[in-house]
Amino acid sequence: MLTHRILVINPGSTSTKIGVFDDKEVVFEKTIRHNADEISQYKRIIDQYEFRKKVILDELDREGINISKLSAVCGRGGLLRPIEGGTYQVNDAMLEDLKNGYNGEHASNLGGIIAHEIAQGLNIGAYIVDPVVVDELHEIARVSGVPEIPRKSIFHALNQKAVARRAAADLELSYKDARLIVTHMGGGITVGTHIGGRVVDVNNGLHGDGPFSPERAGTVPAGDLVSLCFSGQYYRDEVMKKLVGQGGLMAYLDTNDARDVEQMVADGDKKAKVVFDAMAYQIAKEIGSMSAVMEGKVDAIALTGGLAYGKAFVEEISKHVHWIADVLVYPGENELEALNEGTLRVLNNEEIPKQYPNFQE
Ligand SMILES: Nc1ncnc2c1ncn2[C@@H]1O[C@H](COP(=O)(O)OP(=O)(O)OP(=O)(O)O)[C@@H](O)[C@H]1O
Ligand SMILES: CCCC(=O)O
Repeated sequence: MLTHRILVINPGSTSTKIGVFDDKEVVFEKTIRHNADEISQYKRIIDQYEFRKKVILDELDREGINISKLSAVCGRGGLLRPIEGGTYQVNDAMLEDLKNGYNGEHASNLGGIIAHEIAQGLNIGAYIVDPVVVDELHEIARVSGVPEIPRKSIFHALNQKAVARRAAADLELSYKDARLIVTHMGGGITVGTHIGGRVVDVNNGLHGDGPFSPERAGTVPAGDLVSLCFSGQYYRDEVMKKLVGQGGLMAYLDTNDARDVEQMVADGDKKAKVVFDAMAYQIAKEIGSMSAVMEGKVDAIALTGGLAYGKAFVEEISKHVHWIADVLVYPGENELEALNEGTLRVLNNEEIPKQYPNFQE
């Protein structure tokens, strides 16, 4: 069978991860770090796209990778309008929303744009796979209690779906037949309920919902938050920072690195122990609530993301939830592989690429 060479691009806030794959085999993988000076000269994240594209092309050139041999380019999708999961062809409507930051600024907004820019010159397809706005929520899961503030689906869809497929395969089930609770534990934390190949409930990992995380506050007591907002002590941006960026471990322990916290605990720091255990406790509670969504019929709980490397942390969560179902652990994230696999499914005609709707029509 014909080999497909695919370039995948995952832009993060301080790095751009790239990979080149021949079918499923990785040929080249690199995390290109961007120092603060390089990034800070751009007012908006979106203004970085020329710079990041050049850095990627220079890196491929240095490696002797001839881009004219590529079959497709795929980028991590960003804060688009809510859409169902899958592989999407980059089209004009999507580019418009990515450039305007329809749902906000996020480094992943650059993925589809850079993929398009590179692919266009080569006359090949550009794709995104499972962006953070994948929205497959049950109608009932959208109801928050305040009609003006519906619950939103913003989560680590790419890694959640990839890990769910992997867990299903390990259980010898198809993804569509498996009932899984997938917990991504990175800088942000999201707990998703996967039923019938769809994520029917999940906490919004970006904007203050669910467990607290290394740098996000998660759900906080709403009344007290309102009082804080109107105390006259803080600007809007300062409160937002408390929720996203400076919340969670950062706020309590002044680090977002769980390995530092493990060391503090090992050194006998009592506050660090309480905070670290509380993060595990909140994750376990969220998993418990998702098991209720599933009426207790759960094939497995999958733990993934950087925090899943921490043995003691995983044990602390498992202690609370192992009675629900087996706990499977997939540390780290495989986002480059997931982007590649989503693109391959399309190139191998196993899946028809989805079209991002033109919401203006
Ligand atoms: N070996 C390890 N043991 C314990 N914790 C670890 C280990 N490696 C990474 N972590 C922790 O995982 C967290 C980061 O996870 P990850 O790299 O998945 O996040 P990210 O990619 O920056 O953010 P996100 O996953 O939300 O997009 C950090 O708190 C880090 O300290
Ligand atoms: C929750 C969406 C992905 C992220 O953490 O940035």
